[in-house]
Amino acid sequence: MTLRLDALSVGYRRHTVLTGLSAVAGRGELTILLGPNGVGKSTMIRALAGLQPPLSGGMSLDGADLTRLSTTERARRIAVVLTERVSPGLLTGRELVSFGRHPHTGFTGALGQRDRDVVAWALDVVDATHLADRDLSEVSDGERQRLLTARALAQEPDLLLLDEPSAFLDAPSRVALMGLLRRLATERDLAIVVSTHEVELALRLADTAWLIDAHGTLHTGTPQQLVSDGTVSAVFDTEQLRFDPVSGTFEPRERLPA
Ligand SMILES: Nc1ncnc2c1ncn2[C@@H]1O[C@H](COP(=O)(O)OP(=O)(O)OP(=O)(O)O)[C@@H](O)[C@H]1O
Repeated sequence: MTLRLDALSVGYRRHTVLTGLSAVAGRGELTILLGPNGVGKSTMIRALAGLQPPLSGGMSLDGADLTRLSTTERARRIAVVLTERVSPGLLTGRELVSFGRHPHTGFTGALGQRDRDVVAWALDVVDATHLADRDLSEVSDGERQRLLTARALAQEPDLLLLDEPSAFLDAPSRVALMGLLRRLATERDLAIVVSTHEVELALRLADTAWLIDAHGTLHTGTPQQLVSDGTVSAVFDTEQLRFDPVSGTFEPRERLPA
């Protein structure tokens, strides 16, 4: 039960961003997508979510070709959280999260008791119950990010994609969110792919890492494999900072033994 990429190319009409992407993200696993700025992480997440067509190659979920899923089927199976600001309109937090149930509700769109229970669960699990009755126009960036994550969880997808979900969160909330994603992957048997710049934290918690280097090559493996074979250092080390495989943190070069 997996998301599978086969020689996938993603990009834009006049700009191929990444080619030859082959990788697997398993259900029940947290997969992190890492790489320097501008390398193509968001483009890849958007293509996987069906928000832009792939340029070539294949991608499948549990064997089903993702490009051939109907809109409804895609909405039932795949949820995505992007960093883009949403226009809040006149919605409350609960109403926004309730939108996540729409792929599952019938023709009328009316929520049943189970839908309401799932919405309450999603709000609770991202620690946003106190935002349920707040107007979206009045919540902070970090609070809105929690609600968008809750909306995606309310969808009860098989595959959850998140693009830099911690961009607006404070340090404790970033740790909490990544821990929550780790836990949900196992508990809900979800495939979760999350792009992040929180390299140290993500490497500590992930089951699988997809690491794109500056040349656009995708390296995959367990975090431990990519740390010990030097890939993490090759991608992220700078003149000032070096990844220390023992502590799993970036350290100023002068503090480390040569
Ligand atoms: N709509 C677009 N049309 C054409 N090129 C685009 C478009 N959006 C992004 N790009 C380009 O695609 C490349 C990859 O951008 P993308 O946002 O996917 O990178 P990223 O790895 O998510 O970066 P960051 O870590 O800075 O968020 C960049 O060169 C960017 O300029």
